[in-house]
Amino acid sequence: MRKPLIAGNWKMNLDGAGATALARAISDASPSYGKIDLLVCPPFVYLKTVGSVLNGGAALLGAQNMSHEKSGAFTGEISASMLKDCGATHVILGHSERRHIYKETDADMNKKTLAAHAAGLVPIVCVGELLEEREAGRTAEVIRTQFDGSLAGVSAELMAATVIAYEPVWAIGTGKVATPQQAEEVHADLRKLIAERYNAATADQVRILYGGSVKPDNAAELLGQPNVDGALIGGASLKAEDFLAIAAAG
Ligand SMILES: O=C[C@H](O)COP(=O)(O)O
Repeated sequence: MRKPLIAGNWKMNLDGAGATALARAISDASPSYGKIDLLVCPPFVYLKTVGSVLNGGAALLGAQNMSHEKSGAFTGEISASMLKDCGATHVILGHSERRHIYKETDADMNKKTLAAHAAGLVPIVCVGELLEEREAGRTAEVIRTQFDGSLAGVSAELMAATVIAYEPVWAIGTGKVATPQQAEEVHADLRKLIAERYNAATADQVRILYGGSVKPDNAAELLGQPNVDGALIGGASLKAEDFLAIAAAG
């Protein structure tokens, strides 16, 4: 039985006071959500502050990106060990904003995924198709290519601990949510792919999150799909009330 994971990606939002207040509101409420894992992913500079508010409580701490390099002359980059040092347990990798704005590739994702696992961080590997790819009937092909490229060389044991986030690019920040059937179709195909590449037991353990315009009013139906194991939430994770309402639907 997979435990649902409800993750908030705060992206490049909030200031120190806002991050602290949001973390406090989530932390105060989170003991009531013991049947799910809650995760918040603030900007790098607020990791320690948010972590100290969460204080090892019911919400976990994650980052939004990392370098695959261990250390050295990489100006502006952050390593996996630095994230761990700040208390992070998870890291989002390959978000479509990284792929499309910063031109990160599946090969980059692969290096980062392997580096995250080597450091003991749980990678949340994002995949998702563009609208034109969906309209051309290429969704499954695009997702499978991203999966294979991003996860090459990951052992079955580490695959079981990896989180996949399916985020159709056309649904991110647009208010155009995938229907529960569209989400379930891709999630089921991803689980089938994991069984093909690894085995059924591994596929059964991997948590596959849906992301893209998840809100309190659409969360229950999405999270009710058999292969949807949680959500990666952008905009709605910036309001404690909305984030917690989505968590309650999980
Ligand atoms: O990482 C989160 C996704 O990009 C979804 O963002 P959104 O909930 O604002 O559509």
